[in-house]
Amino acid sequence: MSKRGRFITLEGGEGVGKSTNVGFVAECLEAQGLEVVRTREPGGTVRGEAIRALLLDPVPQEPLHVDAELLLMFAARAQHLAEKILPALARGAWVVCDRFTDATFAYQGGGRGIPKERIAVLENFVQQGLSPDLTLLLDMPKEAARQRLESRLRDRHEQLDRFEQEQADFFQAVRDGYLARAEEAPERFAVIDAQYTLDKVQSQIRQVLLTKVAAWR
Ligand SMILES: Nc1ncnc2c1ncn2[C@@H]1O[C@H](COP(=O)(O)OP(=O)(O)OP(=O)(O)O)[C@@H](O)[C@H]1O
Ligand SMILES: Cc1cn([C@H]2C[C@H](O)[C@@H](COP(=O)(O)O)O2)c(=O)[nH]c1=O
Repeated sequence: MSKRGRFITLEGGEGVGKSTNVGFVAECLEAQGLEVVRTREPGGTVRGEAIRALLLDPVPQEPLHVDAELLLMFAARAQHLAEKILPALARGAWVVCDRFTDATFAYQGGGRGIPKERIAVLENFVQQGLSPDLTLLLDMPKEAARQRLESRLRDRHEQLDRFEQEQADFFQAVRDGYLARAEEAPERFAVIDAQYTLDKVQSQIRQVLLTKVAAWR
């Protein structure tokens, strides 16, 4: 029987550099001869991307209830797992995903205040024991991350989405939520200091990946 692939997630607040580094992680793994599937949450499938559009809509017709927001995140995740993540892992591919369930604990838990026990019920229901093998948490002060985000939005002529419109205390709670998750599972998390130049950030990431790939082979 062929070996199951590995599941790697990138996490962190808005603008810390996750999307930039998903590509870098994929390239590092491909250079090791591995098949890599790159994806993101919410999204990653046609139905998941439709749910993402609902969740991120910057001008919603009516407020989205926090429980509805939570359930939509897991609805997109259920589809993503069934259609993309689990089949890829089963055939031996490595999956590199921009955000996963740690984001739910940080945003819906830390940011929105939903008790983590309620989130854990859905996590167990949808994931049935699956969790990432490695989570790269890109961490930096929220003010500097916000500057990066705003400069990207300016360059690309994009507007703030529904989450990006939140206030500073929401983003602090998200950051605290992520750091608490990392403390609870230090064997799975690698916390990357994301405030440095891209070269320095990527050299931290490369080091973690090389160590993990060697250990897993
Ligand atoms: N280490 C870095 N130093 C300086 N700029 C960076 C660094 N990493 C990424 N950037 C830039 O910061 C901006 C935000 O990066 P990116 O879009 O990858 O963040 P993100 O975490 O995916 O954001 P979001 O959560 O909003 O999707 C981009 O313009 C990117 O080019
Ligand atoms: C998976 C997941 C995501 N979110 C939020 C976090 C971001 O604001 C958006 C996704 O957009 P980005 O381009 O990746 O920044 O969705 C969330 O609140 N909960 C989740 O589980």
